[in-house]
Amino acid sequence: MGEIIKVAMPKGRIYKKAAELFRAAGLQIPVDVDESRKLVISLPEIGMEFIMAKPVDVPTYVEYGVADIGIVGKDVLMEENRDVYELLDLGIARCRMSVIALPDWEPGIHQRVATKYPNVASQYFREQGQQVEVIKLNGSIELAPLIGLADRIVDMVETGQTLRENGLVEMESIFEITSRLVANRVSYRMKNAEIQAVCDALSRVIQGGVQG
Ligand SMILES: Nc1ncnc2c1ncn2[C@@H]1O[C@H](COP(=O)(O)OP(=O)(O)OP(=O)(O)O)[C@@H](O)[C@H]1O
Ligand SMILES: O=P(O)(O)OC[C@H]1O[C@H](OP(=O)(O)OP(=O)(O)O)[C@H](O)[C@@H]1O
Repeated sequence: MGEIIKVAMPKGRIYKKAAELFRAAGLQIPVDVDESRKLVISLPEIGMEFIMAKPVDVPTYVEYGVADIGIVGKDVLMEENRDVYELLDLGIARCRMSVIALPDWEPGIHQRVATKYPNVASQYFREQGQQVEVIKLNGSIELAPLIGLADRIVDMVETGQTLRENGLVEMESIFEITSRLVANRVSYRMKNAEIQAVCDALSRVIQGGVQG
């Protein structure tokens, strides 16, 4: 048996889809892991240890090497800008990063944009040559234009339901988001056979079309 791989697994909406993908790839995660509140889960039967992380922290654990690999949304990778190796597009948790506003939005003199992704938003508006004040929020971003905190927001859109129910419109899409498999650069060399085996197994499932 090879070395144990430490995996930073995002809690929340990505976990279920990632676990489904792992199982389809023959990595049998026991079902009780899905409901567990345990944060470090040893899975010797598949040669792994899961570190149950807040999604935004996954690239940090992987960059510092306390996790060898991790699963994380492209949105978080773009925002956090950590030094990790992006190995595979898993095709799960698909959505897009967009600029959103009220339907009657018009560019004003002092424009404010609320978002959970201040780096992504700042870079986008800089590239567009638009001067805006970016305000960081941590959730329920759609509230900002409704209650007058900001003119526009930068946030994720999946089905569009949140926008519809709040009378907002998507003005432009900035980039597509899916979850990615990432690796620590040193781990990728030191545990190459083990990491590559996981990557290949997941890759075969993805090519076979088991996505969500
Ligand atoms: N509506 C959505 N549809 C599809 N994928 C999404 C959607 N919202 C978020 N995601 C993806 O799932 C990832 C994690 O989102 P999730 O809502 O589970 O975490 P979070 O809001 O960052 O964490 P927490 O709820 O712990 O604060 C995001 O980084 C993104 O890649
Ligand atoms: O297009 P939809 O299918 O409606 O999905 C988009 C919504 O999903 C995410 O929010 P999340 O559920 O993570 O809640 P949050 O407000 O706490 O970020 C995102 O921030 C949008 O609000």
